[in-house]
Amino acid sequence: MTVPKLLNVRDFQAAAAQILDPVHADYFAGGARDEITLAENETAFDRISLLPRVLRGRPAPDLTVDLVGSPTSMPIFLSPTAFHRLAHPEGEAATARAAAAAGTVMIAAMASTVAVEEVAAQGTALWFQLYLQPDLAFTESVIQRAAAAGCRALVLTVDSAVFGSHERDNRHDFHQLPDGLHCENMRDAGEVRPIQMSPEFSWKHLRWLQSVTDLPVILKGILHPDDAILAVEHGAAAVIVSNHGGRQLDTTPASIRALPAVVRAVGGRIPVLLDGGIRRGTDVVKALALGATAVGVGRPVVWGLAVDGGKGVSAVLEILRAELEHTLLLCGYGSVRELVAGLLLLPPGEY
Ligand SMILES: Cc1cc2nc3c(=O)[nH]c(=O)nc-3n(C[C@H](O)[C@H](O)[C@H](O)COP(=O)(O)O)c2cc1C
Ligand SMILES: CC(C)CC(=O)C(=O)O
Repeated sequence: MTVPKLLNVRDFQAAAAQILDPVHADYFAGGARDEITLAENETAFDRISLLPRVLRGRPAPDLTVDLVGSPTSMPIFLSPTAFHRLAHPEGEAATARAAAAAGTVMIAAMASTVAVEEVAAQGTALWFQLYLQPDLAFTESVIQRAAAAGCRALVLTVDSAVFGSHERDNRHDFHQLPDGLHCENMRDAGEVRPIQMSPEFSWKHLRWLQSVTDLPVILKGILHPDDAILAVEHGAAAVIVSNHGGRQLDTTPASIRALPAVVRAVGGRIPVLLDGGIRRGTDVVKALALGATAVGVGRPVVWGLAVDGGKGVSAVLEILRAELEHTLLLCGYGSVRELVAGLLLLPPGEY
């Protein structure tokens, strides 16, 4: 059998689909309900055109950014995704090694299949993604674990008052990890607690969270500009414009479409990050030109992991870095920090 060359993120997607157990492939690939938002996250980028500048005499582009206090080699971070040991036996430890090698931030999921201490030991800049649990004392103990392990920020996922409905998983009856895999951050006195969601959480719980930690708290899953304003008013260190990769509420707008209104509402007071549908360096440039400081990748990381463990994740990250640099050169920009909306031709009536 000839092994196809893996030239881009889509090649990794196709290769991962061949390697993964089909049930797990569907878990990683799937979205909520009709998967309208899932598809939109990607196609909305394709409807934005780039209007390059020429003869600008720029040096080789500078890709570095300060990501909420963590200096990174490029404006691309690893969004939190659950259950990496379904993709590769080394799971989140391999992912973290790749993030460290790339010089960027990994957001470890609360639902990791490797404990946060072991993930942190791989030497990457690490943030911890949190689902508030109704048992606040237990939530506090998880935060303390993450902080003690060296996590530099908490990423509170706020788009999940209940679990999203993933019909692919329902068809397969996939509701439990296989034997031997556990959410290692949910261990409590020898038991592994199930992750719970609750519609009862409110802004007052953000205040509570800030009262029990000194770590910056970043809100992930903001789409409405009014919520972005509330986030600033409640002392969030940053917001991540995200629809959870189309896995929570279906028919929400593509993340990139929600971005400009959030950027306007925030008005430069805190960084605005984005994830959802980033598959090419051109997508990164479009998000930054619309005001994002950096973007996260979810599924592409899992595809790299499935294909070749940490090396596969490294390959995906380096492909995106190279595409980003190439795009900046062709657009006439010398730094990711100088990108402006004038570089874009937006589809009429959409933004
Ligand atoms: C398989 C999978 C698991 C995920 N698990 C989490 C999670 O545990 N916590 C969370 O906040 N977001 C989770 N997400 C959402 C991602 O953080 C991110 O928002 C999304 O994947 C970005 O879209 P992309 O996959 O198109 O890059 C998950 C996404 C996927 C695909
Ligand atoms: C454990 C789950 C809640 C992980 C998740 O957020 C997802 O699969 O989208």
